[in-house]
Amino acid sequence: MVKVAVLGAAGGIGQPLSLLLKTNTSITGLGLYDIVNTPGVAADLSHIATPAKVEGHLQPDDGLNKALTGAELVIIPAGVPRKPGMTRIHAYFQIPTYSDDLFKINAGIVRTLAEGIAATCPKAFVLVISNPVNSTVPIVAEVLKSKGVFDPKRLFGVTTLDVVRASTFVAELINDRSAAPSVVVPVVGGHSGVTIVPLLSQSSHPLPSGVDIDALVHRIQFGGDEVVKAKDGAGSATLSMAYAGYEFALKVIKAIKGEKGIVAPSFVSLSADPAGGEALTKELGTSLEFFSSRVELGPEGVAKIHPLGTINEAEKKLIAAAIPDLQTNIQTGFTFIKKPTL
Ligand SMILES: NC(=O)c1ccc[n+]([C@@H]2O[C@H](COP(=O)([O-])OP(=O)(O)OC[C@H]3O[C@@H](n4cnc5c(N)ncnc54)[C@H](O)[C@@H]3O)[C@@H](O)[C@H]2O)c1
Ligand SMILES: O=C(O)C[C@H](O)C(=O)O
Repeated sequence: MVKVAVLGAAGGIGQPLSLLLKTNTSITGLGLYDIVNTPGVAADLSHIATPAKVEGHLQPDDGLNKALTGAELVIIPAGVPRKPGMTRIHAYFQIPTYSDDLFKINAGIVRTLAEGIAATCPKAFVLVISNPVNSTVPIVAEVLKSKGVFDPKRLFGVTTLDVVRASTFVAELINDRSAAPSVVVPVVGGHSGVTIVPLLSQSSHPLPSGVDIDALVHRIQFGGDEVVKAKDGAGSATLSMAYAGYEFALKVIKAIKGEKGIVAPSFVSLSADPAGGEALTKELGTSLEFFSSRVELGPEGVAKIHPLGTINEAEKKLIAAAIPDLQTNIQTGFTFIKKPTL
């Protein structure tokens, strides 16, 4: 029995993600929550001949609590996507006032949803998609801590889209699109601009000589911009994100059901690691409270956070460039909870 709750289920990501979840026969319940349209989305999905019982709930009438009741996995794609011309920094970080920006909206949404999780399903595995992930994950952590139910092993920032993009772009460059699903490139750091650090030297498929590595790194770091620009005002990545979110959710479900050897990058609290992320911290040369690294998943969630391993000089520079933004983004999340009215 696995019940998955999707919060923001009527949105651009929420709908295709819920569809993919509904196709999975090991999922027995889907609790869909949004402030609009979930009854329609749920009625539509409920006609698909797979086992999951689909419920659609809205905000009034205790909808969040109903969607979350009994959920083992909660996926959060609720929130506002960015618009053309905005970097994630401009969209989400108008420090120090937070005024009229997307950060404040999404931070508030995520805080409310985290309060619901703490009250209704505090032991659920929580997968945060809402941007800016580098700050929304610390926000969820702080809310859960304030309610005394934070288990760092169960909280994940979903950075899988960066990994999916890296696989796709590498497959294109090696001129073998059929290899895309098997190309593995660890992407570490966080989920915005320079905090996205692809470790191409560790690619499962070596790149041909002559490939412009800097251009490839840039494309992976700013892949979201390609979609925002092409959608021209109609939002950001939704379909590829639904695919990526589903891929990560499946890994978590398999791990909690006992499948061994599942490793995937995710933005997690270093305190989730049995050794407190000591090896990773040593490599980074500074202590960060959250970082996306390859995470080994087990029945309780994070079983181990892998260090970066061998990386080249260019990648060391990329890591060094990511650290200041990561520190700021994480602190912004913490500050939002301490001083929400700044
Ligand atoms: N982590 C990633 O890699 C990644 C990738 C793409 C998009 N995103 C982010 O995901 C978020 C959603 O993107 P989208 O394109 O689906 O946006 P969208 O606007 O299409 O959908 C968001 C949904 O959230 C709902 N919502 C708003 N307030 C809510 C609340 N208080 N409770 C529940 N639901 C609420 C809206 O009604 C809407 O249906 C954005 O923040 C976007 O930046 C993250
Ligand atoms: O770029 C965005 O704002 C959405 C998402 O984070 C992405 O990587 O596509």
